[in-house]
Amino acid sequence: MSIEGSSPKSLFDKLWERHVVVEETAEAPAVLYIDLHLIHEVTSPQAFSVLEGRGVKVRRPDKTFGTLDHSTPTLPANDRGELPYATPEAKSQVERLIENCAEHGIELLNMGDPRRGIVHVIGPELGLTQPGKTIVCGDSHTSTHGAFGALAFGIGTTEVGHVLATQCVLQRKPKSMRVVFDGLLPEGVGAKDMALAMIAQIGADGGQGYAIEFAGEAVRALSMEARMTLCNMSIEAGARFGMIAPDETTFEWLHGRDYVPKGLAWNEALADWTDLRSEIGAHFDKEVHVDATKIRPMITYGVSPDAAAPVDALAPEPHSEAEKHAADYMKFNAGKPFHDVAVDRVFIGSCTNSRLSDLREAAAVMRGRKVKEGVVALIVPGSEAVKHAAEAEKLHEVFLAAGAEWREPGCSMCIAMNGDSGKPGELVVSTSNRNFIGRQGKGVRTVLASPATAAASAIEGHIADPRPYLFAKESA
Ligand SMILES: CC(C)[C@H](C(=O)O)[C@@H](O)C(=O)O
Ligand code: SF4
Repeated sequence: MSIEGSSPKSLFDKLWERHVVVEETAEAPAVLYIDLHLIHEVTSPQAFSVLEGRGVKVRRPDKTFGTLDHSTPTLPANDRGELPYATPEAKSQVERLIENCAEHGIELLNMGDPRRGIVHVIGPELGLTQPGKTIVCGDSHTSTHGAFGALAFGIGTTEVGHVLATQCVLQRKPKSMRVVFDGLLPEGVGAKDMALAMIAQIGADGGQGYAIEFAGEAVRALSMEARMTLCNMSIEAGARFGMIAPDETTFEWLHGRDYVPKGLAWNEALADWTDLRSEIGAHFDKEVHVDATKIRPMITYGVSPDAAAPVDALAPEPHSEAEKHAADYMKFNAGKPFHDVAVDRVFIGSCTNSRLSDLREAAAVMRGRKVKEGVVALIVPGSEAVKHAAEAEKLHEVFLAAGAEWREPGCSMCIAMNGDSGKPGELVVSTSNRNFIGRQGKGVRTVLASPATAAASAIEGHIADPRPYLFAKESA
């Protein structure tokens, strides 16, 4: 055993140690204390039912925070104020979360609340997400919050119940991996491209069993919103945890947000957060290097996020049975440029890419241009606050003038639980994070891409490289 302080610690070690209530043994996982429990309408109803069945109250309503996102319509209410829920189930999920939060004294961003939005967008936006916190949610993209130097991970519905009842979770410490992006990104390439390039390199299970820390020059240079995009996709490499050490970018972004400490408490928090970084010589079970200077705008061509390639490449020859099956489903012709693939629909949104910077990126491509005839383009801001900020900049006018649809915030076509979906056989270029078969509607073929690539594809009506648009000073 090492004497305390003698061996250099990683960010992950520090976050873990700060929250262990009971150490892990061969027989039992560690008990971790949870600082923030985010809940949404899909994975919480059953957990609340279990609590009710046992007559248990929520242990720390003040550390629990709810929002409505997955099943909520993105079209406005009708004249009678009724929201167009896709199904009775969707409506009932929403109603149950409203009831459960009221019953247990949990703050909820209800429909109509100007702060409501996708759980992984609103946490950071409100400053609930902070460096050094343990954050859980019954949702696999909880790693998004790791962008702030938090220990954030998705849990299952049973665990949601445990956390509601005890404010703790049982967890075995995963192995640690550092993914270092060497050098700086070329112009016109962003965090979504980094994420897809990394997943293509290590595989959709390459991070399984690991907590990833993203590091390197290209990561340091990313904006806070871009860091969230990168950490969001950790789970698509199989890693439940993804994190970035907080720095000036983080602190500046957080300063003044609703739930962030103010005054003297802010100075104290800063002093504490500054220590949250991996020390020189800290041990990682695995280290991966990605050459950031070589990354190009990326798209996926298969039905798993690691089937990703540069947008200006040729569709590859399928080899394994799984690849052949994916190629059949996607109907890409091996050896042909991705540019040849016609697009039916474009979705710009989701907890991966629905923040203001993402919408600005899409607007930069669409400004003064038209969505190709026959293509449906859906633009769904991640939160009411993003929507408001985008409208203040008149981005919605850019989208509407281009012929795109400007919707109400929510998960929308990322998972198609709210009725927003593609039609069988359609090809959708989507800024979301999963291209699984049927995720965006039965028979829908999903191509994952950045907001710029999705916007360029909407304009051209086929998979398109965004760089000519991003580099052009004036629209054509
Ligand atoms: C509905 C929810 C459980 C799910 C998740 O865990 O991630 C969803 O958000 C998704 O993106 O697939
Ligand atoms: S936007 Fe998509 S990935 Fe994110 S929480 Fe919603 S359904 Fe899950």
